[in-house]
Amino acid sequence: MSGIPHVLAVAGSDPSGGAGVQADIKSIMACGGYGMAALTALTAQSTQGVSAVHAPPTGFLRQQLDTLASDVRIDAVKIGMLGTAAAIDTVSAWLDALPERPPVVLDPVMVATSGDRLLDPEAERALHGLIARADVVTPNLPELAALVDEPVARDWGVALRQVRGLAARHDVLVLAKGGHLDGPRCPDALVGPDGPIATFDDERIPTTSTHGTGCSLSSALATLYARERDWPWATRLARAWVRRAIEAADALDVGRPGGHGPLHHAHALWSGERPPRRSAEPDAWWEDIAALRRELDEVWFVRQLADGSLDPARFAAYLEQDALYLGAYARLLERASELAPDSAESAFWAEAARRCVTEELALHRSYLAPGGADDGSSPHAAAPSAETAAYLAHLERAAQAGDHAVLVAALLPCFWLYQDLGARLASVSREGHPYAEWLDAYGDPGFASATAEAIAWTRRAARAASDDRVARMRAAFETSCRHELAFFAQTGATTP
Ligand SMILES: Nc1ncnc2c1ncn2[C@@H]1O[C@H](COP(=O)(O)OP(=O)(O)OP(=O)(O)O)[C@@H](O)[C@H]1O
Ligand SMILES: Cc1ncc(CO)c(N)n1
Repeated sequence: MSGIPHVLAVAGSDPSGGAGVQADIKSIMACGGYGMAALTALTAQSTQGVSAVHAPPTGFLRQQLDTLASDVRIDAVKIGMLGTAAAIDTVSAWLDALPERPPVVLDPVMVATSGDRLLDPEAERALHGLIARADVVTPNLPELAALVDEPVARDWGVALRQVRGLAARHDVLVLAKGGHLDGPRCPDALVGPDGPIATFDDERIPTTSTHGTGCSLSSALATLYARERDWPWATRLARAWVRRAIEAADALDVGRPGGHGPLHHAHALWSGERPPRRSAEPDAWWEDIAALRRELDEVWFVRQLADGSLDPARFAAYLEQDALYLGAYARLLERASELAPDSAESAFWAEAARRCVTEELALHRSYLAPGGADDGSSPHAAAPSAETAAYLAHLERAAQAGDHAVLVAALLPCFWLYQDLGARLASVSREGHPYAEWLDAYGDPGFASATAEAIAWTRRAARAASDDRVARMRAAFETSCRHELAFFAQTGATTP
């Protein structure tokens, strides 16, 4: 599918706008899709609860679906409140009659956040027939319990077992949601018949504004799957988007106290972000350079550095080049600080530049001139190698283009690859290790938190960037990663 996905919600109406098709359309739009809705039921509902439900005849539901499908390409379907067994059977029959079935996300709505029932008890059995036609099912814990005919899971381990049973029974993916757990965490897991394929664990957001979280999440998931064609990534993007809509929810101030307010569906859009995209996530760039990271681990220099067998002369040759590199890198961090869009980010890159000189460069000098006075003079006379010069030229070009987003993406691998290496080498025995100080510097929790922050600023820039700009960011990131690899490899290639 190219272009804007057409996403159909088959669900009930919530006039308060927090759940049902109102939430679906808002979520689909915020996630980059064109939203459509066929109504299964009307509710009289507010943030305080549901006072009545009115269902049109199922023949009319079928007519809505047929009329739509005869005209519009449907790239994904989200199914929410169905209300009765007859409506469930109608939707199943319609799906079976389609020449080609689009991806289907089924949110098996049984009970509203307020506790009101939204599905006839006798219809629960009929739901199994529809689950078997879905690609992903997104029950909350009480719905999951009803579907597997067991008590509601009170701990996550039990929930995961129940979910796996449901996934295996119908050969579908099930997204287990921890919204109804007690305690400070809010885990979710995407589980197939063979077990979890993606797990998520975040802090619970302290708010009562959770009306329609399930509707919003499942619509976001359908839309993002239509765009990305990858369930774990679509889930990840949808969750991240929903979480931020929950965080911003209280600002909407909808409804009297004591109820459950809606999420802020437009929050990310109004903050200047584009709809969620895998391509705009630094974690995706990192995932995509997995082969390069494996190659880096195999570099002879890195292996000998890790086990301490590295010839000190070779280490010194590396440090000389790295000291040259870091001097220039610190100036480029300052440039990122100048270009940053606000003072909080500007302060971060300025501090990173300072630490690059006072900590990293100082460490290099202490190795190169042990006991020598640190008078700021360069302890080395080396000229930049071809590898050092090429890496710096790449970074300088990014700086000269004056595009903040591309520059920070280019600067990121120098944090991330070292932090990752440092964290993985943290367990190496330091006893008599000649390079213990070097290993400690990059395994340090302070360096890890600086790296996390550098990733977060880069992510913020990417989420707001156009597709073209994201592509330039990603290319700059990957090129820097290749230069990092060449930089480590250079010392092993020549005799010092
Ligand atoms: N307080 C919270 N903090 C963070 N995440 C939450 C919170 N409440 C719900 N979520 C998340 O929202 C999503 C929906 O989960 P939940 O279990 O609430 O679904 P639901 O009960 O079907 O929703 P609803 O009936 O309100 O539409 C999940 O990703 C869940 O982890
Ligand atoms: C119409 C409708 N669908 C779903 C839910 C579940 O939150 C709700 N409260 N209302």
